[in-house]
Amino acid sequence: MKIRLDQVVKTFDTFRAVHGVSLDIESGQLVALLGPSGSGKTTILRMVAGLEYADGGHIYFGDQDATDIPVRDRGVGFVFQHYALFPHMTVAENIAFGMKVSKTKRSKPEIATRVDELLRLVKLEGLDDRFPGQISGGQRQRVALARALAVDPKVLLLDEPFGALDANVRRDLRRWLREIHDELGITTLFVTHDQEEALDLADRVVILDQGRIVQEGTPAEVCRAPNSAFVMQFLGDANRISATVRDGQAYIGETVVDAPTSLDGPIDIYLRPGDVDWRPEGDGIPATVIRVLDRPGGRRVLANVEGGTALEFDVAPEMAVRSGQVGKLSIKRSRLYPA
Ligand SMILES: Nc1ncnc2c1ncn2[C@@H]1O[C@H](COP(=O)(O)OP(=O)(O)OP(=O)(O)O)[C@@H](O)[C@H]1O
Repeated sequence: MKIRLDQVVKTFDTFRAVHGVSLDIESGQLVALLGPSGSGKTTILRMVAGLEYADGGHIYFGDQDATDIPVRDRGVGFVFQHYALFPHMTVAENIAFGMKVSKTKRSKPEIATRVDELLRLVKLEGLDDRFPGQISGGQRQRVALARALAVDPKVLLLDEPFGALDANVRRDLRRWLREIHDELGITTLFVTHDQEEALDLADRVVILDQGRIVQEGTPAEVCRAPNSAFVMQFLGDANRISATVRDGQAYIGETVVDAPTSLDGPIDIYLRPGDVDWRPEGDGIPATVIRVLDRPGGRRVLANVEGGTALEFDVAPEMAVRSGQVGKLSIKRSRLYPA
């Protein structure tokens, strides 16, 4: 089921939370709404669900204007971070709940068969008699997904479903959700403020700021070509160096580097940790090492460049670097934005 938002607006009292958002979600795609707290992600999701009215614009499910379709007739399944399971129902009863109250009547054996299928799908066979208090947080969210899938939704809406779980469990559930999505192909809208989660999971990422879409594209597109300093910074791991461009050359303190840009005057140079080369001596931007951080994937160095800007960059794990050392940085890749 394709979903289309056309100039959707939402105002709470006098505060406009969503400013004319237009978005196409193709049938079968998994799209992540990504943005900082308060950027309007949940409000957009709630309008798609029918839990909140749009004050302006239209939301289409396929060719049908969904504006006046009530929640229970929209064919959407939800999983929310705090959309708790019913504590006094077993796992199996929780999953069966939606089928029992649905307009589509199913016999008891039909419901039992479907519950078994879903338990297999979410890899929780054998836990059907447990109560939510007797399973882990990650397992509870898998039950919540099974419950959402039980009524064969045309659209799946997930609001920070793994938000309360620890990093390793989140990573596992992310992979698992992607596998389930690939198997079922349900159009899915996923809200998160976690960049890595959005980039790992989604076919397309929609980045929001203050109720507006600021960029959308595949994970590769938004990572390789962030269209603003905001997106560059929000996607994470961005270092910023202030510079001044004159005649195609950037002046960083006393150092001059080539700056192939049409910009002139004060600019910010943005770099990711893999975008610079470090050498103990030679040409380049002088930098003083403040700390060396050893991580499972390699070494990260925190250094100060001229003018006092702190910068983080990666070096090979075997590279000899120590605090206080002065070396030179050369820029391999960067993005330049007006300051
Ligand atoms: N019912 C409401 N009444 C008044 N203001 C609201 C209401 N719901 C949301 N808002 C405001 O609308 C803005 C967008 O909120 P929303 O929950 O959509 O953001 P979000 O991007 O999902 O944030 P978070 O990541 O913190 O959940 C916020 O400034 C919020 O305070």
